[in-house]
Amino acid sequence: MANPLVLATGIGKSIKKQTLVEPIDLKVAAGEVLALCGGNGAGKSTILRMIAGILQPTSGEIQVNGLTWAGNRAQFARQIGYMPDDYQFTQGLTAMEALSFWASLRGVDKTRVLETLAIVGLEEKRHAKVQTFSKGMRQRLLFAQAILAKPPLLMMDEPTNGLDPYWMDEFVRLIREVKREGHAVIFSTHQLPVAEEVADQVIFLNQGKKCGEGSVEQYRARYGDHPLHAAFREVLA
Ligand SMILES: Nc1ncnc2c1ncn2[C@@H]1O[C@H](COP(=O)(O)OP(=O)(O)OP(=O)(O)O)[C@@H](O)[C@H]1O
Repeated sequence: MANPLVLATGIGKSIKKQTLVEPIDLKVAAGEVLALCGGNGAGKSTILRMIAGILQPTSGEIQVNGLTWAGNRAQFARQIGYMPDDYQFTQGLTAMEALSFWASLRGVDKTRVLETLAIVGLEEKRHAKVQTFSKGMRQRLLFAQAILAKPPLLMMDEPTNGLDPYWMDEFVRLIREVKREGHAVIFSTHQLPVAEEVADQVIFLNQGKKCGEGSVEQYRARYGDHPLHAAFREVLA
């Protein structure tokens, strides 16, 4: 990969004497999708948070578009749209107010706010309070927040959690569109068929260690049908 958009070298995280993630290398090019898979507590969210600049690694270095978090935090943050897995919305805000708040932080105009709400099918619900939303609707709003400023790198923690089959398909379609537009995507998922549909690279993690890596085609050549499910069973056995 000549000039990867994301270049993480030896990033690891320990808290006190506990190793959450052992040093790991990652490279993702523009227009490429990386899926992080693995069981509960494998280290997926920790890796996403480190790359997003939310959690400081205890080892290694991360560059996104040639920038480092330490070098220029504001510019670094502008490269990334991040969808967390556990966001608590402010009580009382409508979808429009929540998204407008994020838009103001990122210098995004109202037209784009409305466009993004339409992309995630929440345009008609824009004046409804987020606290009345279902899990899937909140996920869609968080997805809207992440793509709002069209960042070069889209990072998502379990983005399809709670989505119904229609929105699961839409998610796949939207990621393919984001990819076609030349953005890079990193996401974690337990939904292996989703990773199979959209990912170029899939990394399996177990107890903070990389234990499998390759393209979906490589997994398919090795495992046949439902390759990621088969790989999951093997690498985590
Ligand atoms: N703030 C923290 N302090 C101590 N340990 C933590 C902290 N956050 C996460 N961990 C531990 O780090 C490990 C990796 O957690 P992480 O949330 O990254 O896993 P994950 O792969 O995203 O899991 P899941 O699929 O369950 O969401 C786990 O053992 C977890 O208990």
